[in-house]
Amino acid sequence: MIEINQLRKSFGKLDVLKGISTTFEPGQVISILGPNASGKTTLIKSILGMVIPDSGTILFEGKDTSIDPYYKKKIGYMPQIGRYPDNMKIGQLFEMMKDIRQEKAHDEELLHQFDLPSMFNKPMRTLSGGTRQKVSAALACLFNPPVLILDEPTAGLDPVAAEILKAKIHKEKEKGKLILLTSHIMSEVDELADQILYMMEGQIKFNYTIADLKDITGENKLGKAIMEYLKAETYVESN
Ligand SMILES: Nc1ncnc2c1ncn2[C@@H]1O[C@H](COP(=O)(O)OP(=O)(O)OP(=O)(O)O)[C@@H](O)[C@H]1O
Repeated sequence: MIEINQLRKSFGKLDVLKGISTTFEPGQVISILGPNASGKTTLIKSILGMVIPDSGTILFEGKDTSIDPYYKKKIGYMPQIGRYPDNMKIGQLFEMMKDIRQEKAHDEELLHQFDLPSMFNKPMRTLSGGTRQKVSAALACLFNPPVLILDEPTAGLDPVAAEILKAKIHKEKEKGKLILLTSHIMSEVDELADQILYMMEGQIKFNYTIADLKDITGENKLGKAIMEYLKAETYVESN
């Protein structure tokens, strides 16, 4: 569904993506993990067309994304921190999105589960961080896109809202959507994802299913399994 070939990106002298190649298929939930500054957001933003790579290609359903930008309609993106016009009310924001897309909303489930219509008159600048996250999540799902990209989706959400969003992610996966997510909460990754793409210094360090990773390392906890795998790799590299 998404095919990335030899993607490279530098900011000045800093090589942030050093030749990333991978594919993502429908029905997969892939968690992009790695240390701070390893290039995760730059990879996600490249897929979204928000960062222009120096070289390499990204194909969406076989088409080069640099030539055909319409693929963006098929991706719902929930950023880590949603930035919206300060004085716009929640209701106006949803209306604006429908106007821009010239489309009706196809999926208002989260909108209602998060009780957002009761807050439609609130300006964005007055919202708490968690409510902003709820707006971002509801917007990402609004047009029922086949791909969801979720950057730290539950960060800042209260426990009930976090469970609602996790249930939604499960449901969308079952429908056959491709879901890419980042999270620093390993239990959450374990619960939601079936595959880990682990980045380090702009390269893919490993790309395994969680089941395989646990199998290889003999560790049942995902955080420990990742640590054990990286330790073993370092040992092999230094010997
Ligand atoms: N627009 C930019 N201009 C200059 N440098 C940038 C830009 N965007 C990212 N970088 C640098 O690229 C490197 C990778 O950043 P990126 O945000 O992709 O990392 P990340 O893996 O998402 O990190 P984190 O886990 O901290 O969110 C960092 O050193 C960052 O400072």
